[in-house]
Amino acid sequence: MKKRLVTSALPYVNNIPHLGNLTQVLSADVFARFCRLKGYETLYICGTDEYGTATETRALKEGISPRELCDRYHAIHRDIYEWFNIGFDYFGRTSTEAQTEIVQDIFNRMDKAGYVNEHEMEQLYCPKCERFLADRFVEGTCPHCHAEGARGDQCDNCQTLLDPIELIDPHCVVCGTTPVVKKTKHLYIDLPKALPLLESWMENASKEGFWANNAIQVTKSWIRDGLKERCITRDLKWGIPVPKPGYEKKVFYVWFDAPIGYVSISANATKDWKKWWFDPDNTELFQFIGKDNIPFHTVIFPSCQLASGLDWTMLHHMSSTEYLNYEGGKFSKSLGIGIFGNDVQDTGIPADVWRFYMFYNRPEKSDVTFTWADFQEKVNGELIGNLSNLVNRTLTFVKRFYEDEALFDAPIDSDLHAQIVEREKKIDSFMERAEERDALRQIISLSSLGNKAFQAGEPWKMHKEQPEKAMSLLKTLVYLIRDLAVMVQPFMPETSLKMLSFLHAENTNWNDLGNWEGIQGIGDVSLLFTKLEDSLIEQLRTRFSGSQEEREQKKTKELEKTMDQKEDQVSLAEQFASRVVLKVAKITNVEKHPRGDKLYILTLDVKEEEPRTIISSIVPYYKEEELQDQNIVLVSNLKPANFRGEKSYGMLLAASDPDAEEHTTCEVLFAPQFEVGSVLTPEGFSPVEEKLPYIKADHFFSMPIYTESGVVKIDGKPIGKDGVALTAKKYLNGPVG
Ligand SMILES: Nc1ncnc2c1ncn2[C@@H]1O[C@H](COP(=O)(O)OP(=O)(O)OP(=O)(O)O)[C@@H](O)[C@H]1O
Repeated sequence: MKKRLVTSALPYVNNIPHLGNLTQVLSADVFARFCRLKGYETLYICGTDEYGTATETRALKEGISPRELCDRYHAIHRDIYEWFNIGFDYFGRTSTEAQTEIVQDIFNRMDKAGYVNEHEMEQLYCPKCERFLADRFVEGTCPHCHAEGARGDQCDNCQTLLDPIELIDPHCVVCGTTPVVKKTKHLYIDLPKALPLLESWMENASKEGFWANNAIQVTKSWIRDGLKERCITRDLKWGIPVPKPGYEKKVFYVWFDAPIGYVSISANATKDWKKWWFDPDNTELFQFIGKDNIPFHTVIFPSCQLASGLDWTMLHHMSSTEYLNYEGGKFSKSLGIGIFGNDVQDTGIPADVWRFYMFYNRPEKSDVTFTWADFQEKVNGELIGNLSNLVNRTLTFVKRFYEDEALFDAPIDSDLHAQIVEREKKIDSFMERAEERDALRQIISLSSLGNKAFQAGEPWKMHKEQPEKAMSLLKTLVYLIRDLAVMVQPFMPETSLKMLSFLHAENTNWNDLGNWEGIQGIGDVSLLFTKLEDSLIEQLRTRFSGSQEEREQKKTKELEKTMDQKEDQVSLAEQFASRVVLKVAKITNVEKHPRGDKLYILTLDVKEEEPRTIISSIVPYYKEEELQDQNIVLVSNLKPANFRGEKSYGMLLAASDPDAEEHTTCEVLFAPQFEVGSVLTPEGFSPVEEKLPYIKADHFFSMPIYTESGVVKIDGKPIGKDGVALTAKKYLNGPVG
């Protein structure tokens, strides 16, 4: 038996995975669990794909380093997969030393063998940052629809793909400077030269490894259309340095290094990684991805492997799914549409139930849609009404009428046994080909066969009229349940263990299927699942409708309404305490807004999961160094607003001179006396426990705060914490806003 190396698409780090993305990690998990259960030496690796423009620009926006951003999201991914009970042998990441070493080594080999070419091109260059601008580092006006804020690679308004040089009035997103066009060199993989190697490999590999049909079609069409050279260098900082003179300021393009992540993550998982990656005669590589990733796995990465001249373990089986859609539309990370890994955890529905439906509805050969109605129907009908029902009715019946071991001395029903074994073989061959949806549907239909046999055998009558026959049927059904428990193990590991524990049969494996001996009695039996009630499903459907942003807005409106009703009857201080969250924050970064003379972009540490960005119009009053590292007070639930293209998530408190004209004086209320993260309230009020909804700016300003002898107050009550008040130094008696 060859070893099995299993990988699932490396999720891109800077987002929370939705159910569509989860399809991939789950599919590989089911396959790896099956392989281990059947006795194959198996290594399942995955990890976050971390380099590239998207990470670098996002980190820049949030005022943190790409490494910090990746650390945060890597942990989010890890926790979500842990909740789904995904049994990686190792869940790593691509931003490691091993990745740099292996990527550079492969590149050097390809270069030496003549598969890397250099081409000169014109590109935008920022003279202030002294760097060439990668696509997303430049913005301007779209040459097609004339919308402002078009990115170098694409206009989000008209969706046209752009060359950054075409942009009207381009500017560098980092410093706002107008870039100039300059010549630069980039490196390209010579895919046309690797084509003959690829073609002959693909012809065999796709047949021997019974690739999914979409993988064969996409690969063939790439080959048929003729491969083009592909650029593998980018002008970024967050990436793997290109080990070639003249390329010191460039890194590898993320899609060149990402598939090599499978190799380096294995190297971080085990010191024996070469026995997995350089042992093609004894190792089979099974990869699980979504259809959009096919060419990177069947054309570009294999071409690089072949061009490097090493004796690689190459792709054996390609399990490339179609797409999972959501309630008639598409899942979307950028629009926040669908169900995301972190949402799933607080639905109260166990991981195994989700896992069941994800496979029952796996987009194996065509796109499929997640709908709450179908989810409820399949869980209640198939998982509970069929599988759980068979387990429960059979085992409780046996326990009730056959306390001694007599039942297990009875002969099995050989006809039923033969039918079961026949179907188990079919399930095994589906699993061997990673056709998991078909396998699970067959398992469920085998459970149906059991239910029908129970119904037809009428053991409630027969155990008196024909006790031998009843015992034979029940013993057969008990062993069927044991086999079902084994077969559902890759899909629903917790449920499988529970089922096996009913039979005191914990140590079984896939090779025991149909081989019926060893059960001596039945243990305690309990229900496997709880039915999904209409009310719960309706509640979840409403909760997850629209985008994540719309959901947030809806929640806010509802809370605002109840609060407005309450506010009519309470004092100003109480209104303030129940409506406004003031938090002490530390300014960790100060930058001028590239498109606003009076505006700073401030990054704040508020001791929350993520740092906050606020835009503050205090450039005329404070220099950058006067703000850097100061504690300030943030209105932390102020409704986010856009200031010249930058989003502001709150507002800092400042006092001003009551006699001066508006907006001509400003004293930021520094708060060194409080710890960062402290919540300040009017005296006599404790911080509100629950997360308050956003408050609109005009509502906030309708609750007047002021300084009185230097103490900040509302409605006569000092604002502060534990008897320490927030104070002003300059404008001792005046308004605060
Ligand atoms: N709706 C979907 N159904 C099934 N698989 C999907 C779906 N959307 C994405 N995938 C797959 O999920 C895996 C991980 O995706 P990844 O984290 O790279 O992000 P993505 O959703 O493809 O979007 P992007 O690359 O734009 O961030 C990939 O193999 C991708 O093909």
